[in-house]
Amino acid sequence: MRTFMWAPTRRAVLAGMAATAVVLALPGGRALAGIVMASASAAVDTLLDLVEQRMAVMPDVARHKHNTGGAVEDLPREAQVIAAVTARAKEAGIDPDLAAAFFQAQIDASKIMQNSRITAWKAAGQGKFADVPDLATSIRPTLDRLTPAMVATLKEALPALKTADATATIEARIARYAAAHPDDAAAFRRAVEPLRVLGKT
Ligand SMILES: C=C(O[C@@H]1C=C(C(=O)O)C=C[C@H]1O)C(=O)O
Repeated sequence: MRTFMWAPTRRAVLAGMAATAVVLALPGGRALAGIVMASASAAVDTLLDLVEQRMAVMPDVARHKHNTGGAVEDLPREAQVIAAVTARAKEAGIDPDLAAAFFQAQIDASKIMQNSRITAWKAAGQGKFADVPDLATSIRPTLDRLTPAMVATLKEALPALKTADATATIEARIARYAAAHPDDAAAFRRAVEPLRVLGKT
């Protein structure tokens, strides 16, 4: 998994080289369409990286709630997250319902990850964890920093997401994630489902 950066990443440089190759290979208007699609398919990979990055925060959320006995589900917070996403999507000019559905899937994935951990810890009589970051002042701000990047990348990825190639890319990533994180495979599948079906519509 890569850490997301706005500065040109190795992936962006490679995407630029791929786009250049497409320009050289194709005449006129098809060249431009090729550039757009090459950068959109790089954005699909970046978006999947961001989904993994958001999910990687969830073990700390679970540890915090295990320590405090707080409920996994916090509906007012979920409403705040979805409201922020919807506002960003409108600003970016993409379908707010699609962006909201994508984020609802992130939230569902988060709850799957938290519930499975907390259930196992309770069964094992796990005590309190040391050195867990605070939910309100540390973890949620981290999640909130990922949100605008995810909406912007969703916008960039949309032309590619509507193709069968992207569906194959997403299915390959599901398999890769499941191999690396078998206990969280169902959560990842849930997180990417709204993206996976776009290529099939
Ligand atoms: C991650 C949390 O747990 C749940 C998942 C949320 C999310 O993925 O944004 C938001 C609220 C909770 O229902 C949290 O409480 O912050």
